[in-house]
Amino acid sequence: MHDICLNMPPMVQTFDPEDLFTRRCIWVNGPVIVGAGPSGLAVAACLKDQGVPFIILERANCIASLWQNRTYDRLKLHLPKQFCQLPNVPFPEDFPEYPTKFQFISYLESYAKHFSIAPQFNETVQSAKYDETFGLWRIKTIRKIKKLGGLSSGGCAECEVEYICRSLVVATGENSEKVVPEFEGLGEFGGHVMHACDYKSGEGYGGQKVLVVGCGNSGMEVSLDLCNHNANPSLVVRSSVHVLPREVFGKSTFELAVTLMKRFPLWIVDKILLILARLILGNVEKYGLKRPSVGPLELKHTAGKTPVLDIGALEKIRSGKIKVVPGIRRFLPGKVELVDGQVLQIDSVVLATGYHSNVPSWLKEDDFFTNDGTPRNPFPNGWRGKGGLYAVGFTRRGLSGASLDAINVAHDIVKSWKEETKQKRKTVAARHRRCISHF
Ligand SMILES: Cc1cc2nc3c(=O)[nH]c(=O)nc-3n(C[C@H](O)[C@H](O)[C@H](O)COP(=O)(O)OP(=O)(O)OC[C@H]3O[C@@H](n4cnc5c(N)ncnc54)[C@H](O)[C@@H]3O)c2cc1C
Ligand SMILES: NC(=O)C1=CN([C@@H]2O[C@H](COP(=O)(O)OP(=O)(O)OC[C@H]3O[C@@H](n4cnc5c(N)ncnc54)[C@H](OP(=O)(O)O)[C@@H]3O)[C@@H](O)[C@H]2O)C=CC1
Ligand SMILES: O=C(O)C(=O)Cc1c[nH]c2ccccc12
Repeated sequence: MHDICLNMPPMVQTFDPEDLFTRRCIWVNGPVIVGAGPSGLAVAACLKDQGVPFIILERANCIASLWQNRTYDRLKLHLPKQFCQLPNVPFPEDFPEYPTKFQFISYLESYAKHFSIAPQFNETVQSAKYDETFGLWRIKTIRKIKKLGGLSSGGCAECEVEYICRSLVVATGENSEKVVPEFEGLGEFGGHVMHACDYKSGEGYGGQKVLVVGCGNSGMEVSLDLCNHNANPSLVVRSSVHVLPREVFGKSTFELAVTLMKRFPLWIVDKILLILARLILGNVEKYGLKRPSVGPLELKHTAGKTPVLDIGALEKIRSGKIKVVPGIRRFLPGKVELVDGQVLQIDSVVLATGYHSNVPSWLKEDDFFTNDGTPRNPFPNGWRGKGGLYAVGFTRRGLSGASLDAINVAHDIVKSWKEETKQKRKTVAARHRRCISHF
């Protein structure tokens, strides 16, 4: 039998371990937030501020798992810090202009602590469906639990749990799953193959020939890191890419773009960025880095393709330390054949082939989100769906977009929460009056 707990406050923190096995259907007072990355934490903080209860379900065993578990060591924020901080808590003053990933993680840890946000970890949402009859969301998860006997007995058990709530906040991110393309012959290649999300550093790659597939920010920075560890990277550029300097005359290119956007239309800002890039970086096309026909910001906003903000890879490309090569035809044992027919000997492969949203795999809804797992309504209107459904962090505008969403979503939830509780109080008072009149 399912046991339903009514009006439990953020219940998971107060569980008796026995309950993990018995309580399988949980009524949540307030919204369920899926994902404890920056977006989930930001909404949670805004809700805490207003006294609205919630729970966060997170598949990993920590907050900001993308940053903690799936990024390389040399990573720094590539936008200036003022564009990356979450609502209500600025970065510490002594943080540099571009904080390291470790500084960013420590900021997020203190953010969660400051607002007493305690997500329910090791809990993966499998499906979420709106029950029209009752006007409720039913969210099914798989929860990993340490077996009784603790660590000494080793191993984990799993159990299914169902949460029922009035509103659902999707904060699983634009980068929740890695893209791993299929390549002919990769099974027979024989060398080491990994996705960029598992790459930590070039240590141990010294002297190796490494094929880095993909020329987004990940591919560029992994190639640079490999160079710095005396490896020989070849960077696969199968189509086109916008490379911009991270700074223009000492000022952040991103900040400059934001300032220009207040006065000019997007296409003019893109033109200005491209002129500046040409002035500062020269003609990058002669190194095999063909530019897309659409401008850098327009491409980011329409297709989600982020321009590369160069932090040194271009210099290595110019000097020939990073070799730019065209698309892949197939892999052979110890080799790769490229679309232009050349065959390269390689020792290992890093797939810097990007990420995608996983929303379509679990959210049973086809109105608000498209098949690619991003809201159908473009920014700034993609945060609110129907029936208490919300999205945070799908704006194609990085952390600053996530913060804007979080503020909007929390404001909306707080408003309906206050209306609901006022209504409930009235009903309780009316019942109370009726009871008294019976005596
Ligand atoms: C290498 C890299 C560097 C980046 N650098 C920058 C930068 O400098 N500036 C910037 O603005 N943006 C940057 N980004 C973009 C990045 O998406 C944001 O920084 C930020 O992490 C987005 O936060 P989020 O909470 O929306 O998503 P995420 O950080 O991805 O968090 C989503 C969380 O949801 C959890 N989750 C997913 N599916 C489920 C499920 N089914 N059930 C339960 N939990 C689930 C995940 O485990 C994860 O913890 C970078 C991205 C990458 C990959
Ligand atoms: N703070 C920072 O410094 C960093 C930020 N990031 C951010 O993380 C996000 C993800 O970036 P990233 O991981 O670089 O992913 P991207 O999606 O930006 O880039 C993926 C790359 O892989 C290429 N690709 C995909 N499939 C194939 C294939 N079959 N053969 C050859 N090439 C292929 C794509 O080429 P095509 O364009 O032809 O499809 C593209 O160049 C971005 O928003 C980025 O800005 C990432 C790293 C560092
Ligand atoms: O790094 C990312 O993934 C971001 O989304 C940050 C970002 C938002 N808008 C941009 C425009 C140009 C370069 C980076 C970003």
